[in-house]
Amino acid sequence: MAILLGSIADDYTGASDLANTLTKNGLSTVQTVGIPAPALALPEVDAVVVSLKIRSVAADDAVVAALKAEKWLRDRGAAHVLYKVCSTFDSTDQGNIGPVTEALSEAAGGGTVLVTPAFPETGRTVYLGHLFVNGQLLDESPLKDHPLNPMHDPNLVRVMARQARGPVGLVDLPTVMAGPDAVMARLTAMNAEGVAAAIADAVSESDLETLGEVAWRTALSTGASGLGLGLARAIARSGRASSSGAGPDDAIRSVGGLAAIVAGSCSAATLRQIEVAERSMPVLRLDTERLLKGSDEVAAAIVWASERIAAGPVVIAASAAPDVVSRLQAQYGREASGHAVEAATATIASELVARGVKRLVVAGGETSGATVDQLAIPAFLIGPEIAPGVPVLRTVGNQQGEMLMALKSGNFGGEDFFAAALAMMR
Ligand SMILES: Nc1ncnc2c1ncn2[C@@H]1O[C@H](COP(=O)(O)OP(=O)(O)O)[C@@H](O)[C@H]1O
Ligand SMILES: O=C(O)[C@@H](O)C(=O)COP(=O)(O)O
Repeated sequence: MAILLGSIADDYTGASDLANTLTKNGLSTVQTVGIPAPALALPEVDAVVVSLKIRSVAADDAVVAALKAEKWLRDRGAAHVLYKVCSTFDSTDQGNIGPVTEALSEAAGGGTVLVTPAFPETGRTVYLGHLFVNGQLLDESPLKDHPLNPMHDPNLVRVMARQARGPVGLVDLPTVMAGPDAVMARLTAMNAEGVAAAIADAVSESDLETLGEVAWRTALSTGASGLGLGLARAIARSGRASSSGAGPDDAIRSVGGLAAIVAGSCSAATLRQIEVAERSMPVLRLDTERLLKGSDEVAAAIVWASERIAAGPVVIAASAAPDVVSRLQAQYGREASGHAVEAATATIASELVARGVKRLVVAGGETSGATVDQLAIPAFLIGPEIAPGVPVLRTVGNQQGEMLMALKSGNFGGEDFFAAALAMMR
């Protein structure tokens, strides 16, 4: 398999978001879960997005996993590797965006790495290094309450500088608006000053096209789907993209079976989507307090779902409002409670699949990671978009047989997302 563009995504929903953007902008793309086994049959594609679950692990572990993926992608011809991070820059002062970017840069021969999480289609814009989410500064947006990576500083130059070993610079909007050569000149000047990475402003798709053009001239960049859009369009313009590979229509051939939704995201958008789903389908809200005390909450949820699912889709949600999550975290610890809830939602999802679910929507990045790992799904073909950043996925190479899935980033999707997703998954 020879590819043009490689990507390493720091979580699985982020990977499907990027794969969706690359597909929509002219690159045939496949999403793998980790580095695929040599025997896995994958279509010939322009781009591979390797999904890792490294957003919230120790920085050293994230670096090791990312470097292995980088080598795999380069060995298959990737001229450029995009490290896909969250469009809300989810991370802590201990990492992992800085350490992984610097390690990948060293592996690619150095240089100032272009970094931008801007993704205007989903309301993420960067101006003078400050990240806005739907018009609100990052630290005033719902991301301030994220269960694992609460974001309290909107200045990404500062955020990344706290994580990185080398200095972090800024490519400001006037420079971006002046075009690719101006941006390239700025990066070259910063490189001479020893700047490890530069946050780039972008408020529109035309800014992203400029940044994509520049990134395509280099070996490595770090960003969200917006930068993927820029890169895909630059590659398509160069005439090198093929039109082969599995297309969206093929990816959504009907699979039949039962349908379910499992939610572990506590993001504002997901909380609203669960509320709206309650009007049209049975919804079970897990009692996470009981769950963490070690009661039979998981077994009870499986029984509850088994009694209803033959009649139509069901929703099982751990998701709770920020005050409830904080209380639980104060008692059991942030990581311990997160992992325990992820393990519970993953077990519920896989038990439902064992009972005949073939169409599965999972809400939440870490939640999706735990579920996909438990189901041991090696890869996905990319189907049509349900909402910006969320495609229908068709599983490849898993033991349960072909399934249709959607891995929804917590903050993505309109309020009727769950019904809209199931309407596209037959
Ligand atoms: N009621 C709850 N109390 C504490 N943590 C929870 C609760 N519900 C879900 N979680 C945890 O919150 C985290 C949500 O992260 P994630 O799944 O990545 O969602 P998002 O995509 O919104 O970031 C997961 O670790 C999940 O297990
Ligand atoms: O870039 C994005 O916003 C998404 O692709 C993403 O990574 C979101 O993370 P989760 O909300 O944790 O899924």
